[in-house]
Amino acid sequence: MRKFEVIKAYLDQNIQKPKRSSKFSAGYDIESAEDLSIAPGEIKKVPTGLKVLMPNDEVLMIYPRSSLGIKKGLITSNAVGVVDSDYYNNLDNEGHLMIPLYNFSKEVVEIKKGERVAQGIFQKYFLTEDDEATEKRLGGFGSTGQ
Ligand SMILES: O=c1ccn([C@H]2C[C@H](O)[C@@H](COP(=O)(O)OP(=O)(O)OP(=O)(O)O)O2)c(=O)[nH]1
Repeated sequence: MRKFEVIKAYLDQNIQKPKRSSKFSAGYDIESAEDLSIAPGEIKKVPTGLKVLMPNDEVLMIYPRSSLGIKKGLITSNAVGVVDSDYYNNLDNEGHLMIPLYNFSKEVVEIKKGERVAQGIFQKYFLTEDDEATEKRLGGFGSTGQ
């Protein structure tokens, strides 16, 4: 099972599920769920209104779209986002996917609801032979406001 779902608070907000732009595109383009502006030098977490369900041996990597840095003067402030399968439905924020963007330009940059800001790529990951992790995730990145 692998799918994007709209989180409860955004169910009536006409959120579009991420789509790939062509048959062999690797990335699912992810849209902003809100209009917002980012001041020069500011970092803002862009809400997506989405959560992602995937098998436990997979991870969703979130990369910037190429146009973000070239046309808009924005980069993902964490470089690449790592979305763990146990982030889904966490008790803090339901697994809300957030895209942290940094405005490295000298002007205020506007993001419109529905604008594609990043792309998510599903991957498998591997464990070391002596791995003993058993903790349960409670929340994580994006769980505290903007
Ligand atoms: O761009 C991102 C990166 C992460 N996350 C969510 C999903 C991920 O599962 C969670 C925790 O991310 P990460 O493990 O990178 O953060 P951390 O700072 O290491 O916190 P933790 O101790 O919760 O692992 O935050 C996002 O929504 N967007």
